[in-house]
Parts: sequence; structure tokens; C-alpha cells
Amino acid sequence: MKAMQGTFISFEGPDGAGKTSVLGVIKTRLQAQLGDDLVVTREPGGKGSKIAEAIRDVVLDPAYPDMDVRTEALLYAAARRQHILDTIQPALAAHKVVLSDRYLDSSVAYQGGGRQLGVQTILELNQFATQGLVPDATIYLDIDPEIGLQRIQTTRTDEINRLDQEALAFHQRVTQAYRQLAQAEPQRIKVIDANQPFDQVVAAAWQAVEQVLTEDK
Ligand SMILES: Nc1ncnc2c1ncn2[C@@H]1O[C@H](COP(=O)(O)OP(=O)(O)OP(=O)(O)O)[C@@H](O)[C@H]1O
Ligand SMILES: Cc1cn([C@H]2C[C@H](O)[C@@H](COP(=O)(O)O)O2)c(=O)[nH]c1=O
Repeated sequence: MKAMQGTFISFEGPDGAGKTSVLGVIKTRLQAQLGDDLVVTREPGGKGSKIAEAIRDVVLDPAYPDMDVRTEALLYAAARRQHILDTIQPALAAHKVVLSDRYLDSSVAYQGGGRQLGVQTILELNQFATQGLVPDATIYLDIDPEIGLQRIQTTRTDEINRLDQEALAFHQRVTQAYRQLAQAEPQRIKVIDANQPFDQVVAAAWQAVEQVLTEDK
């Protein structure tokens, strides 16, 4: 099922790819055009979703290094369920544009690939949570995991979360899973080389978003 009324675009990529920074620029530009018809949100958690944000606090907390990988997958799916109900569906029903910093593909890449639970298992688990809600388009910022992790360690000022602390091999599996997804769904997933300088990444992402919004009208 595609988003029925509004337009739903997710931003995906490994840690440190630049999603949040790029989305910040795109939000400012789009807000000038769309005003209240633009909703920018994120996962895990979600704008205006207290329950999803509370799950975020638990699932990302470095105080829980022993969290079981299936517990982790269930928590991400549970947060997503609540995020859809509280934030995404109401906005789409009101014909708004929803931009989400991460969505379902993150679970496929991190829990399916990184945690090695398997893509099919994660898709089935999330079918229950999403009831088939798939973004109209996904902007995937592709980066070598070594570079993404280096960016986080050297330049980021906010805290390092539980998954950021995983070994390089975990992040390599995440990137591999993202790349496989992008190959399997070229229509939905627009790949952008996030190894480029920031302004070039923004320009490519902006072009992709504009194209999706124009096609949709
Ligand atoms: N193209 C770029 N070149 C160099 N540095 C960048 C680039 N894009 C982002 N950065 C820097 O890399 C760091 C991580 O960026 P950002 O937080 O936007 O990534 P992210 O994909 O949202 O990461 P995460 O998923 O881990 O939250 C920031 O310090 C940001 O300024
Ligand atoms: C939605 C989602 C996220 N993750 C991981 C990916 C990141 O390491 C963190 C979120 O941190 P961010 O700084 O807000 O990007 O959670 C995941 O493993 N599975 C998911 O479904």
C-alpha cells in the first residue's frame, strides 16, 4: 500500500550519512513553500508521539548493552506503529507532505542485516506494525560505514547512542543491506552519494524531493 492522500518521503542511510543535516536544509526550503502542510518527523520516535518517543529513549539508551536483538526489533516496530497512528497517518489524511528521518528500511538494514535477523523476518514483523504503509519515495544517502562513523566521532556534538557503539562489522552489514534494498527497489529508493561535500549532497537530495513532489501533483 502506498500513502493514499498526502506524500510520504523517508530519508535513510547508515549512521553519519548526513540525513539529519540534509533534512534540516530541505525542511527550511520546503516550509517556505508549504507552511503547515509540511510535517518533518523521525524514527525511532516521532513528532508529537509521546509513546514512540518514550520507546526511543529505551531502545537507544547505552545503559542497556544486553538488550536482546529480538526485543530491539520489536521495540522499533512498536515505536513505528505508534508513530504511524499519531503522526504519519493523520498528516497524510490531511493531504500533507511527511518527511521522516528513518522509517521501515532502517529496521530491514539494522535488524535484518546488522543484527542478522534476516530481511524476511523483519518485513513480516513490520507488516503487522505498518499494515503495509510504504513511503512514496525514499532518499537513501549512501556512504561507506568507515566514513559515516568517523563523522560521528569527530564532528557530532549530541550523544552517541547504543547502536553507534557497535563494531565496524555491524555497520558494514547495515550498509550492505541498504545497498541490496536500493538495488531491489530502484523505483522507490533514490540513491545519493553521501561521500560528496555537504552542499552537493543537499543539491542532489533537493532535486530528488522536488521531482517526487512534482510527479505527485
Ligand atoms: N557531506 C558531508 N560531509 C562532511 N560532513 C558531513 C556531511 N554531512 C553531514 N556531515 C557531518 O556529519 C555528522 C553526522 O551528520 P548527521 O547527524 O546529519 O548524520 P545522520 O545521517 O543523521 O546520522 P545518524 O543516523 O547517526 O543520526 C555531522 O557532524 C554533520 O555535520
Ligand atoms: C528506525 C530505526 C533506527 N535504528 C537505529 C539507527 C540508528 O543507529 C539509531 C537511531 O539514531 P538516529 O541518530 O536518530 O539516527 O537507531 C534501527 O536500528 N532500527 C530502526 O528501525
